Amino acid sequence: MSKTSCIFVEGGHRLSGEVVVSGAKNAALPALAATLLAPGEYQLFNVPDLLDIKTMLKLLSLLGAKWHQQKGSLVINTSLAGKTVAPYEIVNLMRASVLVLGPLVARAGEARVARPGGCPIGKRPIDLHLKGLEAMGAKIKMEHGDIVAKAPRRGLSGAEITFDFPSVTATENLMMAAVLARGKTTIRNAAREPEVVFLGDMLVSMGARIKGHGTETISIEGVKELSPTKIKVIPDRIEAGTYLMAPAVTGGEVEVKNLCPEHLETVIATLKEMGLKLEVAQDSILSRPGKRLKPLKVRTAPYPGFPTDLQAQIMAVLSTVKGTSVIVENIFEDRFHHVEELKRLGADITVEGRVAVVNGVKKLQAAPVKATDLRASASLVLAGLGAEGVTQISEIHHLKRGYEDLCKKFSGIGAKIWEGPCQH
Ligand SMILES: CC(=O)N[C@H]1[C@@H](OP(=O)(O)OP(=O)(O)OC[C@H]2O[C@@H](n3ccc(=O)[nH]c3=O)[C@H](O)[C@@H]2O)O[C@H](CO)[C@@H](O)[C@@H]1O
Ligand SMILES: C=C(OP(=O)(O)O)C(=O)O
Repeated sequence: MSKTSCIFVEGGHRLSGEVVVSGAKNAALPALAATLLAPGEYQLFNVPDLLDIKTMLKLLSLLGAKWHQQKGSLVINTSLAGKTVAPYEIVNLMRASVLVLGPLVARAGEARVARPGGCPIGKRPIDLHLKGLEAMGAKIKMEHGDIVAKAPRRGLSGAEITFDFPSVTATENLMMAAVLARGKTTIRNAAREPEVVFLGDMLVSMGARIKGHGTETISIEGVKELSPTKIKVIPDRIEAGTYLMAPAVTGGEVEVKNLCPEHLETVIATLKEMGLKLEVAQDSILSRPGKRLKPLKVRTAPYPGFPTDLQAQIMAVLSTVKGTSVIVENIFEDRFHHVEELKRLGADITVEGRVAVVNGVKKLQAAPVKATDLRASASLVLAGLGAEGVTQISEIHHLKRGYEDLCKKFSGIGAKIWEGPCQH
């Protein structure tokens, strides 16, 4: 379907059944970038079928890699991936494309990468990525908006790096640069997200010497070369969280399968506090509302805090929970674009700076709304599931960046949701 497709959601249907969570976008993307670190054939399992993955594969192809699907897995061959220019047309589509910078400088000694795009949720500078590479000896300049990076003749060398904020992709980029650098790199105040741990595990399986991924201090002893690997992408904790919240809006009972409960501890605690009954098993969670839902105070924070990538969705849920909820967005300075759209559905929300105050209303009413970014799209779907009438959501290309088969998965548990030509 083209960009003029919309998603339509008819509210008021109870959900019941099972949803299987896909592989994590934010784990699969760095894994794809990491294939540039050593020539050869990689096999990645559980890669979600998403627009962002297609974009990253396009970028890898431009850099000389080849790929094909093989029995549900993705096989990537980087034997001929010798190019080092990542052009604006691709990089501008997605934040994670900046993740080719570290591997290219580490392996090829140079890279020209356009400034990355991604969800419009704040300024999203990349100073931490660049300062870290400079500390490893790279010379960096900006040319016509592109980052041009060059390693010294003898390659990058290990460095002491301390972040003033635990940036996820900066941690990933610098881990990938450091695995082939001479000597030891220490990254302090590193991000601890499960996707960072997954990338660390992948790099270790390629022969990298990394310790401490998943803690605030990551130590990396550079090695001369790495070799390709086979790896299974971890489940998408943000997709899982989105489906776990849905019964709070619709009633009913949904079993969310193929997830990793340890990655969702704060989310589980928050949803339980709101009054969802969650039965947690080894790799699935059964979610249903208790007698009464309660308003919440939610503060987003780096992992293991409440994820910013679920802030919009919990706001949609809280918009019909009786009482006053407060949501504080601590990661991105401009991640409340969904508020105006939720208000179009009748939500009562006021925003001041990084704080949103949500006064729960009895019911939302359907209206045409616009998805402003990826997670905003999911919040509008959740809101639409509880609204009276048929909600039309436009600009759904955002949603396709990060939710595999969303309409099919929600339809499978009883929602009335479909994609079709926009009507307004
Ligand atoms: C592809 C991917 O994995 N995207 C995720 C990643 O984005 P991303 O890695 O872009 O997010 P960061 O963790 O880098 O950003 C966190 C904060 O640090 C700031 N910052 C970041 C880098 C930098 O060099 N300088 C700087 O100031 C950002 O502006 C932001 O305010 O983590 C975010 C926070 O969990 C998630 O919302 C995104 O879904
Ligand atoms: C913000 C997100 O993605 P990106 O970092 O790719 O913009 C997201 O996954 O919610």
